[in-house]
Amino acid sequence: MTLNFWKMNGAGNDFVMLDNRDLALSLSTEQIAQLCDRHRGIGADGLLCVEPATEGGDFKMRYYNADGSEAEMCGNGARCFGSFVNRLHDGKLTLVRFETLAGMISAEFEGDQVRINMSAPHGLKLATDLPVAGDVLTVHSVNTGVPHAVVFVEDLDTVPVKAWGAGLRYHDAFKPKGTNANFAKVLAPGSISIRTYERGVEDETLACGTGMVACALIHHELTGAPSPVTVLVKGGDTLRVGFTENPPHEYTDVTLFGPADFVFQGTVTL
Ligand SMILES: N[C@H](CCC[C@H](N)C(=O)O)C(=O)O
Repeated sequence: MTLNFWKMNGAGNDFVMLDNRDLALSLSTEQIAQLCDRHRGIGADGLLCVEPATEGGDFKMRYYNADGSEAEMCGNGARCFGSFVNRLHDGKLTLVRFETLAGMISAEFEGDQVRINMSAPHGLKLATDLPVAGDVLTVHSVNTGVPHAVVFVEDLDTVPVKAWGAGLRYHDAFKPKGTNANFAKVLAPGSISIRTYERGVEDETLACGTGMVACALIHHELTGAPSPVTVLVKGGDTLRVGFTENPPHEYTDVTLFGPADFVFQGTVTL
């Protein structure tokens, strides 16, 4: 089987993009993992497929992590998905709505920047002390399309991201599906920096869109910082998270604004 693909990245979170509007492709978990393998394949944090809509959107977005597991949503991937679909339509789209397992998402375009309207966050829980890798961490959590644990720290450079990240990823508190793990530092009111250990990548990534949203909302919960919150990620990009809180502790109009870059196009034979 020969596949035409694009390689894209959203703030350093990188993806293989496939056009499967004709549903001719049916890749196994192993094949997806092979394509994402950084030594034996193209290399990516995840893979996104464009499929025909079935629930009133313009398209359906399928997202798979590097280990081949399907996830409900991917914030950086959604920006890339929107740009990819726009490229498939010669750049003529101004807004595209797409179905995900987390609900309907929409993308609007401003140059090479994309604004994603996220699904409604749920399951917000603040300040639980949990034993993690021999330490006790104060952990917040929220589902922003996928589950996220958030820990605020004083120094991001010395955080044991792999040890604490894996400890939270598989923690009993987040069973059975597990969680992504984010470590955040307040730079100033309304400005944070984060590092993320991603479920399904099983490692730190250069950025995590749903993680940025989770950290921004919890920063607002803890400090009252108004919308938008800016988020500096490991890869060096700064993105913006917008939201409306109404009623208290419930969020609508949640948006993520940032880059979506095409890197190269290719064919691969499996
Ligand atoms: N690894 C995540 C999905 C991708 C999230 C991340 N890449 C983003 O940009 O939101 C999970 O399995 O929950």
